[in-house]
Amino acid sequence: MSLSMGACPHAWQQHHLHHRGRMWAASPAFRRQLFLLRSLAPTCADGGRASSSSLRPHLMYAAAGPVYEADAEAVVRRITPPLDRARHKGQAGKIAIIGGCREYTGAPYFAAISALRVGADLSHVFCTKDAATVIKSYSPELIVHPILEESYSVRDDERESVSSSILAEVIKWMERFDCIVVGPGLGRDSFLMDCVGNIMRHARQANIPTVVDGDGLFLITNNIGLVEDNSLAILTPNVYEYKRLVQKVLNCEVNEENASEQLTALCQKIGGVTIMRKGKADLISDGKKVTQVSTFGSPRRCGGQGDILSGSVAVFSSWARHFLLSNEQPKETSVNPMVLGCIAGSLLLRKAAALAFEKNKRSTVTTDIIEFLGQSLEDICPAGR
Ligand SMILES: NC(=O)C1=CN([C@@H]2O[C@H](COP(=O)(O)OP(=O)(O)OC[C@H]3O[C@@H](n4cnc5c(N)ncnc54)[C@H](OP(=O)(O)O)[C@@H]3O)[C@@H](O)[C@H]2O)[C@@H](O)CC1
Ligand SMILES: Nc1ncnc2c1ncn2[C@@H]1O[C@H](COP(=O)(O)OP(=O)(O)OP(=O)(O)O)[C@@H](O)[C@H]1O
Ligand SMILES: [Mg+2]
Repeated sequence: MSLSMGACPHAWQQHHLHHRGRMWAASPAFRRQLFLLRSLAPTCADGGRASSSSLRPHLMYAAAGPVYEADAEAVVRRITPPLDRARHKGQAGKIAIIGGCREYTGAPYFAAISALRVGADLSHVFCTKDAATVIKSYSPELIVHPILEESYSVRDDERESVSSSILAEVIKWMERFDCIVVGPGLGRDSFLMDCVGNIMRHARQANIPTVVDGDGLFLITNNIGLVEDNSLAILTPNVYEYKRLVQKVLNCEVNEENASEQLTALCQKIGGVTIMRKGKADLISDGKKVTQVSTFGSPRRCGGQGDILSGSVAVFSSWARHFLLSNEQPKETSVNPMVLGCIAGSLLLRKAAALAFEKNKRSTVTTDIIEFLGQSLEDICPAGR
């Protein structure tokens, strides 16, 4: 299902938005709630929790540029579609993960199952043949396409034809997706990277929003043209991935004291993309302003939490896009659905991580966090509302 501007293809949009959205769009609270941001005073950059001197470096960098704390719960409430009996399968979202190779099968699984647990109807994984059986065995819920190939399995003289048939296979499905996530557990094989670059180019031509994470960020850091000027691209770098992006695009080192200006400059230099810089607080920008989500999650830093985030952001940004396309926005507001998706994904992951840690303490792993995605969303936005 692809989106056409002005069309309202979803039953949930019609019910939800026509009954509530129109009044809402006209109300003075619209700007307050859709901007959903409040300016942070330098002394409360972490939501007022910082009192110890060990937190001062964070306060300093937040103080160096304007950073807005998102009213993330309000964002989640607004963009999450109500459950409606009139809806049919697919209307709450169809997501695809491009990732999964010999080494990494967990990452694409975490991203794909998180998309389902947040509320998408269908979640696909496009991975290598080696990874496919393993990923299928984790969950019968996922639709797994064993189509990608790594260099070791392709002869030199076959490369062109294999590359074309991989692209043709993905193209068959592409138009149906509301969002794709490129990179969780993709690996860095050169042939695979070339094929995925072609898939990204096609997604862009088809106007499919694209979250770029993990090894997808390795790919685009070396081929920045793949996301340049693409307002439907979201990059979700962790600390190392961000460092590599800054070095490559801005030709300098990460500067913590100037974090918000540097993030803004990075978005502007790439042009139009939304970046969520993950860390103690998630900093989100589309080059216009910088928003943060600093709700405390968990002190456990087990691998895979970024994968939950990328799958969740894919769903929320699709929901935000549908929501905004179906609402008349006052001219003076320009809300970026990609930014709203990042804000919502960040909050949900952090809330789920907090609940999982409360239960499992030091033994908390990513699977435990995924189990709490549902409760976290229910706490903010009850299914029966
Ligand atoms: N269960 C699974 O299947 C999972 C699979 N995953 C998948 O793995 C793939 C790679 O993702 P990634 O996040 O591990 O890769 P990347 O950011 O390169 O860091 C790798 C390590 O290198 C190091 N390091 C790197 N740069 C550094 C620097 N400048 N300065 C210092 N150290 C630096 C650092 O380790 P350290 O040196 O601290 O031991 C860092 O931890 C990707 O496809 C992803 O999706 C994950 O999602 C997790 C769950
Ligand atoms: N120091 C921290 N304190 C609190 N939360 C953090 C911290 N570092 C990261 N996070 C949160 O954990 C989530 C995942 O970020 P992380 O940096 O672990 O991603 P990642 O390295 O890509 O993960 P993955 O292992 O899935 O690849 C983000 O929501 C981020 O905000
Ligand atoms: Mg990652």
